[in-house]
Formats: sequence, structure tokens, C-alpha cells
Amino acid sequence: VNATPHASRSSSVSSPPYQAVDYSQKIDVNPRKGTRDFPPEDMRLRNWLFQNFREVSQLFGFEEVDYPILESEALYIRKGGEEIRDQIYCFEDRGNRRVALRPELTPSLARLVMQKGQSLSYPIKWYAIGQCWRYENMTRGRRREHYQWNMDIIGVPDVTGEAELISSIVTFFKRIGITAKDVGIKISSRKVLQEVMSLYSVPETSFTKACIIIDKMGKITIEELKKELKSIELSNDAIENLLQVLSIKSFTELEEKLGGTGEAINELKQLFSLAEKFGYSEWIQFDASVVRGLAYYTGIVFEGFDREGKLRAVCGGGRYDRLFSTFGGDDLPACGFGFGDAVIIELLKERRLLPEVPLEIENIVCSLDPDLKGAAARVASVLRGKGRCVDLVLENKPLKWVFKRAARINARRLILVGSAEWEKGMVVVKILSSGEQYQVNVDELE
Ligand SMILES: CC(=O)Nc1cnc2ccccc2c1
Repeated sequence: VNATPHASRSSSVSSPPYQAVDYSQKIDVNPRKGTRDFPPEDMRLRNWLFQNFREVSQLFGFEEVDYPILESEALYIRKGGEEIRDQIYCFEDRGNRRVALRPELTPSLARLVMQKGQSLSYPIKWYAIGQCWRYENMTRGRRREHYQWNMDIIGVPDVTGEAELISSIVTFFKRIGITAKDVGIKISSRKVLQEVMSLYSVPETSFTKACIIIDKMGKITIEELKKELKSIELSNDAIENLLQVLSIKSFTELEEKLGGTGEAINELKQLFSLAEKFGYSEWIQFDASVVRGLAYYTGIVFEGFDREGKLRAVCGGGRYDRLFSTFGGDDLPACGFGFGDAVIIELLKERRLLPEVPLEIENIVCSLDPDLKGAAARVASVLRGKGRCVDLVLENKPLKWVFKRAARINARRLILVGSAEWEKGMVVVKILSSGEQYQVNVDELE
């Protein structure tokens, strides 16, 4: 469809690649539904959050990686009936390829590890902060994008991997002023469900589906939950026992149900004793109802929760030892977590812990005489060369305007280039907080 000059922007096109556009109309300046702009003050808060993500990852010796936002849709087509499956932001590109905006980062990590193959040295400890997408109908008014911090360890089979990851999450919370009174981390293992279901000879194939259904607990009614479990061939007996196990909150009860020698209970005990050594026992609790909603988890699973119970999970993760074989590769032991940028900000707001992240540009440089614009530029360059931030006034502005701007950018110093001083190679420095003022030779300025 060719854009005829008077076609209105609102006309629908029959085929890509572009919509007829009426350039006389102002474009819609708002971001697409479910997406956000980051104007400066929001970007400063986001940078503060991400800087904390990065510094914790570096404290733990993790290396940063990144992947394309655009992936093959095939990366996310998994059995198991996950909710995320129906929300993939997918489309056909101009080469008729089925592609998707990534809904999560873990499949990309697996793809890159498989691509790199044996050339990597193990264990791999990688972190990433990436934008993830979902397409859900806007009735729920939920966001369609968010940023997720991920940390993953590939090549460590035992629970020291999970213990390390949980330690990094606790370290992050402490850094931003959140205490074990604000947030806890519920820990369980999918092997608990696996062992219960094997007691009732539930086929392995139903295991993943059952986990995905059970993750909806609290979001759908018990009746609905039972109905969905029945739909994957679980007997009433199996369902009753499964639901009974999910309410277990202590190892003693768990041992009564499963015996004290199974893999599930042993791993959990190991993890809790490691937590003691790491020093974060007060942050964690066993809770058999934690299963997480991603199909690929195989063992320990955990999620950070707001103790007031107002907010959705702050973060979540676990072990996923089978993901690589679902991509046709050799299995590798793996564990990791995802930490979204939305709930944590809501939590900080709730707890009045949102930081002030003011705009701060140390210096503002201006010349009072239009003929000295070049001189002012030189002064700015000298300072910038010494690593000092400078807002250079680029037009001829009255001093009143300059002071106003200095206040808005929280400048510490106003550097005035005046003709009398400049003739002596000097400039005037004004410390804005005290009003103190002095002259200094340009080359001595720092
Ligand atoms: C609270 C929130 O915004 N969650 C959120 C927002 N966008 C997403 C996009 C992809 C996958 C999960 C997502 C989750």
C-alpha cells in the first residue's frame, strides 16, 4: 500500500512493511502500551538499581554477558503448559522466520553456552541485566516489558551453587537497606513433589505439568487447582497427598511424609546448613509450596517474598539440570535466578527506602561577555580534561538565568569567565553553597 499524501495515519494497512502515514498529524508521543520511557529522573533510579545489581555480581566474581533481545521463537516452546508460553511476544520477520522478543534470559544463556561448547572453563558464573518482553492482553493492564537481573552458575552439581546464589540475593537486599524483617526467601525442592508423586506412581511426564499447575496455588481456587491436576491424570489420592505435602513448613513434618533419607530432604538440609555458614539463616525458610512457574526447574527452587504479603515475588530461581538436553545438547548442572526491576521498586516505596538520586553536575561555566564564548569553552575543556563534570552555558544568558540553572543541576561551583580577569589569564570561581568567591589561573583550575 503506497502512502498517498492525504492518507490519514489511522488507516489500517492490508500488508506490511509500513502504515500509510499522514505527516501533517502529530505522532502519538506516548510509549506503546505496557512499555516505559526512562526520562532522566527515572533513569537515575534505574541506574542506581542496576549499579547495585552489578556491584553484587562483581562481589561474587561473576562475569557480565548479554544476548540479543530477538531470539528464535523455538527457544521458548516448551512442554509443561507455562503461562509465559501464551504471552510470548513473537512474530514472523521479513524473512518469514518465527522470532520472539525474549521473555526471559535463561534460554539465551543455554544457547550461548552450547554455542561456545568446550571452549568455556567451568564453572561458568555469568550475570546479565536485560530487558524481557511479554505480550498479554491489556485487560490486566500489566507491563509488557521489564528488566531482569540474572545470575547463573553452570557446572556445579551440588547445592553450594544455590547457596552462593541465595547469598548474592541477600547481599543485594542488605546493600539497598532491606532487612530480613522486610523480606524472606522461601526455599523448597521440586524433588519433594517428585518423591510424593512417585509414591502414587504418577508418570514422570506429568511431573513438570503438575509443578506448573501447583505454582498457580494462591492465584486460582483449590477446586480449580484440583481440576487441573485431575486433567493430567493425577488420582484423587495423589492430589490429596500432594496438596497436603505442599502445606508442610518444617523438615520434621517432611521427614514424616517422605522419610529422612531421600535426595530432596538431604539437599535441603545441606543447603540450610550452608546458609548457616554463609550467615543468612534468618533470611530463609523451608516452604514446600514453592515450585516456581518455569518448566525447566529440576531441584532446589527459591523465591524472595515481601513479608507483609502485599507484593508479588521479588525474585526467584532454582536448579535446572535438564535445560541443555531440551535444546538437544549434553546436560550440564545449572542453577540461577531472575530478579525483576518492578517489584523491588514497589517494595522500596512501601518501606520508604527509595533513594534520592539527585542530578549533580559539579561545575557550571559561563562567560558574561559574548566575545569570550571561546574562552569559556577552553575553560570547560581544561576542567573536563581533569575529569571534572561541566555544564557549559552555550548561549549568551544573563547571570540570573545562570544561577537558576546552577541550582537545578545542583552545581557546586560557578566558573565565570570575565574580560578583566581573562586578560590576566584568570577566571572567577564561586562556591555556590557558601558564596565564597576567588580568582584562579586557568591552568591551576581543577
Ligand atoms: C511486575 C512486572 O512488571 N512483571 C513483569 C513485567 N514484564 C515482563 C515481561 C516479560 C516477562 C515477565 C515480565 C514480568
